[in-house]
Amino acid sequence: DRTNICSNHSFDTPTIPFPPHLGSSTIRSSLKTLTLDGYFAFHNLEHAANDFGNIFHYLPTAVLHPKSVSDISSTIKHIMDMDSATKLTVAARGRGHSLQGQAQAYEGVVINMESLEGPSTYVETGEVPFVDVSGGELWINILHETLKYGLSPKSWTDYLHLTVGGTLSNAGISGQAFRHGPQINNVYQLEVVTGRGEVITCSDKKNADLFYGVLGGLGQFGIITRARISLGPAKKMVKWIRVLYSEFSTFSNDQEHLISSNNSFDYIEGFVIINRTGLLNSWRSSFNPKNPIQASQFSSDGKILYCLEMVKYYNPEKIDGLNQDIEEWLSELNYIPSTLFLSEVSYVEFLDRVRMSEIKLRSKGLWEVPHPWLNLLIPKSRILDFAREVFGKIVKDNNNGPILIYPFNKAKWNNRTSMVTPEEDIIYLVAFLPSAPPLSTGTDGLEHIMTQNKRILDFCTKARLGAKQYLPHYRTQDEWRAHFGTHWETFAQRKSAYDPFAILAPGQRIFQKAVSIP
Ligand SMILES: Cc1cc2nc3c(=O)[nH]c(=O)nc-3n(C[C@H](O)[C@H](O)[C@H](O)COP(=O)(O)OP(=O)(O)OC[C@H]3O[C@@H](n4cnc5c(N)ncnc54)[C@H](O)[C@@H]3O)c2cc1C
Repeated sequence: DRTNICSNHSFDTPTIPFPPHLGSSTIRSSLKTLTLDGYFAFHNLEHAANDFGNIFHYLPTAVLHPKSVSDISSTIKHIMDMDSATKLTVAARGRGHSLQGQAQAYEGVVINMESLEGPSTYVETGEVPFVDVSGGELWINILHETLKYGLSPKSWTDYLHLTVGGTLSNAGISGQAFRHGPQINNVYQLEVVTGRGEVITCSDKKNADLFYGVLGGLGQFGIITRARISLGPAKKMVKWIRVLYSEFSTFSNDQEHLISSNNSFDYIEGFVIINRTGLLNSWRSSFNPKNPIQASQFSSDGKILYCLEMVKYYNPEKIDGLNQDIEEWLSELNYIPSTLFLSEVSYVEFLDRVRMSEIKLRSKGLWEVPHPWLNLLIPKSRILDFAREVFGKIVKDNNNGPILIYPFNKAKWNNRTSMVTPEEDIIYLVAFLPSAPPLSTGTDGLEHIMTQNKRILDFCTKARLGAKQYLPHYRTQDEWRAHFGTHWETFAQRKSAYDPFAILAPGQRIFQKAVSIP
C-alpha cells in the first residue's frame, strides 16, 4: 500500500532521490505512540497524493489531522528524535492546490492544515484593524467573517478557496497587488512551528528573520499555524469593466498608466485572447457584460486581442461622482472604442468569481484534470520582447485556458520576504493557465502544453529576459540557486537554522533530507 503512484508521463519525473523505503509498520507503530488531540490516518491516503496540478502523485506514510498546534509540534519533535536514517519528511497541506506536488511528502507525513482548530477567528476593529486566523483557514471564510465588521483583507488571489498558509508560502498575487503589494506584504504577525518543532511567534519586530523567511518561503522554514492579516474598510459593490486592444504596446502602456495612479481603480488585471473560437468570457470569470451580443462578436478567430480588466469598489448609498470619475479615467485610455463592457456585481461575487466557474467545470468533469500551469514574472523592460515572441508564435491559441497578464509596482513590495522577483520597478505577472483533458493528444493535450511551456522558458533564458518563475518548480538545486540568485545564501542559511534536517515541504524539491545538524 506504499506504492509510488507517480503518473507515468515522462516529462518531469523527479530526479532528486526520495528517502529510501523506511519499513512502514515500524514507522506507523512509532507515530501511534504519540498522544494527540487529533489523529493520524494510515489508510486511504490517495487524496494526499494529489493536487490541483494532477500530474505528480506521491503517497505519504500517514496523514496527520491535527486539532492543536501542539499536535504539529509534537509530531515534528518526534520525527527529529528518530534516527537519521528513518527521519520522515513532513508537508503541510492547505487546500492542495499546488501544481507539481509541492504539498506532498513521499513516504512522509502530510499535515491536513484545514483540520487545525484553535482560537476562533478574531477581528480587531480598532485603528489598525486586523484578523487573526488559523494557517489552515480558507480566504473565502476570512472574507465572510471580516465583512461582518465592514472590513476586508486588501490583497487577494483570484480564487479564494485556498488556505492562508498555502498562499503566504508563495506570495498571493492578484489585481490589487499594484497598490497593496501581494498578500505576504499584508501580514503583521505569524505563529510558526519550525522544522525543529518549536512554536514561535514572529513579526517585523520579533524574530523578524523567521517572519520574513516564512513569507514566500515555500514552506521551507516552518508551518504557519496562525496569521495576523491587515484589514481595510470594505465596500459592498464593484463596477467591473473590460476593454479590448489589438496592439500589445497600447494595452501595456494603458495598464502601466493605471497602476501609476494613486487614485483610480482598485483592481487591475488583463488577459490575452489568442485565436479563440469561443466567447470572450473565460472559464475563470463569471463576468456577464451588460451587452453580451457585443461581447460575443469578439471571439478572436485568427487574431490576438488584449483585454484590460478594471474594477472600482463602491457603496451604492455613496455613489456621488463615481461615474464621472470612471468616465474620466477611461477617457485617458486608448482601447478600441466599441469594446467597453461594464458589469455591476457585489464585492463578494467579484472576489469569489472563479468559484462559479469551478462549479460549472466540476459538473462537466473538467476541474479534476491535469493543469500544466506556468506563471512568470517578467520585468517591464522586456515585456514587449516576451509578448512578440510568445503570443501567437509559441502559443498559437488559448482555447484550453486563460492567459493573464498584468503589471504591478515593485515599490509596494517588501524586499525582505523570501520571494524573489526580477529587479525592476515594474514587473508583469504572466500566467498561462491551461487545463489538459485526459487522453487528449492534440494541442490541448498535456504533452503539447508541457512542450510549449518548455519553449517559453527556453526563450526567457536564451533572450536573457531576467524572468523569474512564480509558484516555481525546478528539478535540481542548481536551478534553485539560479532562481534565488543573490538571495540563495540567506535562503540556505535559514534552512539550516529552522529546518536543519530538511524535513519540511519536500515536494518543493529544494533541499534533500539532511542527516546531521550543521
Ligand atoms: C484555481 C486557482 C487559482 C489560483 N489563483 C491564484 C492567484 O490569483 N494568485 C496567486 O498568487 N496564486 C494563485 N493560485 C496559486 C495558489 O496561491 C497556490 O497554489 C497556493 O499554494 C495554494 O494554496 P493551498 O492552500 O492549496 O496550498 P497547498 O497546495 O496545500 O500548499 C502549497 C505549499 O505551501 C505549503 N504549505 C501549505 N500550508 C502551509 C502552512 N500552513 N505553513 C507552511 N507551509 C504551508 C505546502 O507544503 C506546499 O509546499 C491559484 C491556484 C489555483 C488552483
